[in-house]
Amino acid sequence: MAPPKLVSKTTKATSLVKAASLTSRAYVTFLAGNGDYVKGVVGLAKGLRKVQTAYPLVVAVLPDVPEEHRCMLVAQGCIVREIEPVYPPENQTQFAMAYYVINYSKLRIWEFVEYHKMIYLDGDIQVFENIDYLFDNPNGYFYAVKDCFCEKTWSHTPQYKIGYCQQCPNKVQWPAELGPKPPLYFNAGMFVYEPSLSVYEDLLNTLKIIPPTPFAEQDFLNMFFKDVYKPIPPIYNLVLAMLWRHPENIELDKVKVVHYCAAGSKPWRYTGKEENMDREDIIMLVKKWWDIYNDESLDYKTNISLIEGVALSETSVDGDKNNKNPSEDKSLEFYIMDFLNMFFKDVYKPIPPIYNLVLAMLWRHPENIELDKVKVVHYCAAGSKPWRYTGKEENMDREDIIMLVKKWWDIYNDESLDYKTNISLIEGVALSETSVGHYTPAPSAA
Ligand SMILES: O=c1ccn([C@@H]2O[C@H](COP(=O)(O)OP(=O)(O)O)[C@@H](O)[C@H]2O)c(=O)[nH]1
Ligand SMILES: OC[C@H]1O[C@H](O[C@@H]2[C@@H](O)[C@H](O)[C@@H](O)[C@H](O)[C@@H]2O)[C@H](O)[C@@H](O)[C@H]1O
Repeated sequence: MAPPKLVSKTTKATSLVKAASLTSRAYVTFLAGNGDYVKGVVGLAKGLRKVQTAYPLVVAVLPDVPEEHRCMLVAQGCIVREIEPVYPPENQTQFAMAYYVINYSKLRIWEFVEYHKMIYLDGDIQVFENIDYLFDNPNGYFYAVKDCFCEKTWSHTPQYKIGYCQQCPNKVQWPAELGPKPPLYFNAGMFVYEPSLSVYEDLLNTLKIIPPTPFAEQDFLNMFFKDVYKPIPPIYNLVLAMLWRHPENIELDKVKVVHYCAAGSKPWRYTGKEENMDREDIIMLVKKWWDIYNDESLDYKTNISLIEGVALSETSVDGDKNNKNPSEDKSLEFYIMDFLNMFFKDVYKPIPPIYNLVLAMLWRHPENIELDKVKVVHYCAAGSKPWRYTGKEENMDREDIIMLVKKWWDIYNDESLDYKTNISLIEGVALSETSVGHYTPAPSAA
């Protein structure tokens, strides 16, 4: 998983970032409150590391998530992004099950437009096999697993009352007198989606005109994306109730993603006392979760020190026989570069120096450089950092160096390139694009 970073509070992204990252991908989860769900997210981060995902885990945290929990997540290699809560229309929240109202805040993840594609996973989900290939699903659709209507949590719905479930649509036929059969309905604990500012504005504008319903944002997302929803197999989000409600639909040894959403199944709170929690398969799945959570070799810092360790051992083997401490000889940066070169040596593909002009090339190998064709300049030569430039160090008085430093300052001082200038530009465009009228309410499952 990618290294951690604490992103500033702003959740808006600039068009430059979006344009620059059209292929960037990440997993994302949602964390609210100062309770024990943070354990779920730590477990998820370690599970994704265990399956060697190529992508980072972004955690969208509400303001009430304490600093201590945020630090735990950064220490596990997560990218922590603070979001503002999303509430449905004033004094209408009583229509949603109170416990779920906070989940409307999940809608903020459509604003993460620095990523082109994301896979959302609830904090009570664990990934036991790599599912990175789901990012390659064709764009323009909303991929998620069908939910089940058979648990008591659905007792308010006509489906539950007549015993109808989309998991076994032929068992109880949908009666004509209830109108059209409800459209396929997904569980919102896992989905593959594409962040978009215009969809984000549409979601929030539509939420203002739609009264909340029992399953809160899950119902809302089902209504909003009903025309582009593409069901994917339950191996990607095993809603645990499927094990006793529709065992014929599940081959447990093929399941890649488990969703601990059944009452009493949260591993970090598990007692085994609730209904169905004494089942052998549940006991096994809870143990599988704990095996990952307790595996210190999956901790992020362990992985980093492994990298440092390998870099160090490579260096001492390569010639520094007296094993000097790296801080005495070279910065950690060089050791990590050495490590990366060692790690990727069989798959390294050189690209031309126009994509990373190491400044020393200008005086060491001028025959290899056509400066007017260079696209990317790396100010790594001693004394060349533009924001510290004095021109006194060796080679720093060269005409080409003076020109490149000036080019850097021209961009840095150009206020038209400032973020706030860009975002007001985007908001102007996004709001003009937003068409609130396209939403048509569908018969909700709930
Ligand atoms: O107090 C809470 C409740 C929910 N969540 C987040 O919201 C998701 C959905 O809530 P929950 O898991 O309770 O719904 P379920 O999947 O169990 O129906 C959780 O997985 C967490 O990611 C949270 O962080 N804190
Ligand atoms: O806010 C509504 C929630 O609706 C869903 O949870 C439900 C659903 O799974 C039902 O099928 C179960 O019966 C129920 O226990 C469970 O809570 C999502 O998993 C969760 O992320 C969130 O969207």
